[in-house]
Amino acid sequence: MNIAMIGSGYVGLVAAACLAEIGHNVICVDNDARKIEALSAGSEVIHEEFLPELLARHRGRRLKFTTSLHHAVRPSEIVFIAVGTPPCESGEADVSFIENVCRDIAAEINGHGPKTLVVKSTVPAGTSDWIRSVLVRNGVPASNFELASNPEFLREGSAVTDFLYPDRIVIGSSSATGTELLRRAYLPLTSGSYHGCVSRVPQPDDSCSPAKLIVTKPATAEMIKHASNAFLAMKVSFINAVANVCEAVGADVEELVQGMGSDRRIGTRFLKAGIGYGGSCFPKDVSALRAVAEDRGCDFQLLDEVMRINENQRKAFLHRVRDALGNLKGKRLAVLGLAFKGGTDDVRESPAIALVQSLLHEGCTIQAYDPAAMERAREEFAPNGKITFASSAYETARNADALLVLTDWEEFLTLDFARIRSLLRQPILFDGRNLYNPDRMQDLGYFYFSVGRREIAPLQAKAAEASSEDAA
Ligand SMILES: NC(=O)c1ccc[n+]([C@@H]2O[C@H](COP(=O)([O-])OP(=O)(O)OC[C@H]3O[C@@H](n4cnc5c(N)ncnc54)[C@H](O)[C@@H]3O)[C@@H](O)[C@H]2O)c1
Ligand SMILES: O=c1ccn([C@@H]2O[C@H](COP(=O)(O)OP(=O)(O)O[C@H]3O[C@H](CO)[C@@H](O)[C@H](O)[C@H]3O)[C@@H](O)[C@H]2O)c(=O)[nH]1
Repeated sequence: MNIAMIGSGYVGLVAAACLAEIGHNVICVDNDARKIEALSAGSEVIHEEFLPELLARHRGRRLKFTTSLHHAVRPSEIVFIAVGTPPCESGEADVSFIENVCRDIAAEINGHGPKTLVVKSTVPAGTSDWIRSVLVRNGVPASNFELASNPEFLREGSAVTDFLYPDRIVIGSSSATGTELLRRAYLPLTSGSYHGCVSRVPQPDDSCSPAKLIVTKPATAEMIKHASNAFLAMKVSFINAVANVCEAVGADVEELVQGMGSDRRIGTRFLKAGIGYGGSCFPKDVSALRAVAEDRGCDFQLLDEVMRINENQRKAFLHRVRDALGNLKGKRLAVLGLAFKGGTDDVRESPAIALVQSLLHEGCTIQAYDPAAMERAREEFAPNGKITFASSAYETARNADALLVLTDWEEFLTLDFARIRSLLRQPILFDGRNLYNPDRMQDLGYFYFSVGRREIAPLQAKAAEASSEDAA
């Protein structure tokens, strides 16, 4: 099939590369000429596992890049829209990028055969109907196009495998033709016949069965996306609130999750306590759903609480650092991780960036390292010499008063913490992602602070404390 993908960001680019991988001819459009130039030249524009391999395999063959909507839309049967829907100040989703695209598409579709427009961007319920009216207002007869909603559920960091091996594919459409076209487009994934160069990464509780196809009304499809993200964000806030109680009563949140998650109705996934959720999706989608509910007069204060807990989680971590170090002014801190999660270079709404901003504000100097996000992170900070970027995790630790781990990068799991201890001025480790085993950190001589678990002091420090208590 011939497909156009409008918007070549984290979603559009991954979706386009994967659609090419399952056999379609895809033309990717973006109005950012530098991005298109870089993509055409084979440069990496985002950090995402398996994406370079797919791009190298299909670029110039089944996958092409252009800034011209005209060239992409005219030969395509399906036109996906994957532009951003950032939050407005009110919390509502800003759908103006979609409106602009629809106006541009309107100029292209009359007289060039039937087109199916598919909204992949995350949008509030009711947006499909509004898009239809935008197109009609811009001179496209309703009989000239089909419209469908096809929300995307990929996660950054595992976007390619999430796309190729999804749990479900949701199609929201009121037209049989549009539904049938999308059903055919996704057939390799729903039939399990895709056996390309990217293999499935097994997950706990994974049935390994092909993607389930869910066909429904557009408004339901749009709600499925918002409700899924809000539910996942709620799980994260729930476990963070539980973690705080664990600390207060001397329980261990990691062991609790094993106990609680062994109930198959609950499961252990998305119950990792830490410094709160971030990224370009959860924060904006929770507030967008909240705004939809409020607009329709529906009580959904639960979502306010999800957001409040998330905000407080970050503040609580900052308090912990302040309490343990006594005073932050003039402290030199090493920070590992700036991306909003491991596996990506994306720093949008990153809790790590927000924490670093607060620490700088309190008068710390920061030495930071992230395996992929330093270039994007640099743009978030005014160049004032208070933050520097190191070339490795070990370089970050040199002469620092404490080390803070703020992103769950896999490579942070295997660092040599004996070496890091020898580089730090003081062996103090704040683990904002519960990556390490407290007993191991105690053996290595660290003062170790994590989330929802006991605080650890090195064995020698404990022994000294006990003997001074005995002497008293
Ligand atoms: N990032 C994710 O993990 C993820 C996952 C699922 C769904 N989503 C949703 O997908 C949508 C896109 O998210 P993203 O993270 O890919 O955003 P992004 O900002 O990375 O990419 C959007 C792209 O659209 C381009 N664009 C904007 N206006 C355009 C126009 N008129 N013509 C052509 N290109 C245009 C931008 O230049 C940009 O490259 C959002 O609605 C988001 O909520 C994102
Ligand atoms: O147990 C957990 C799981 C996640 N997080 C945090 O939650 C945020 C979001 O993580 P994740 O969901 O893995 O990444 P995203 O790429 O933002 O993906 C979410 O948002 C996308 C955009 O809508 C959806 O497509 C995905 O299904 C949805 O998981 C990150 O800051 C994580 O660190 C936790 O703190 N604890």
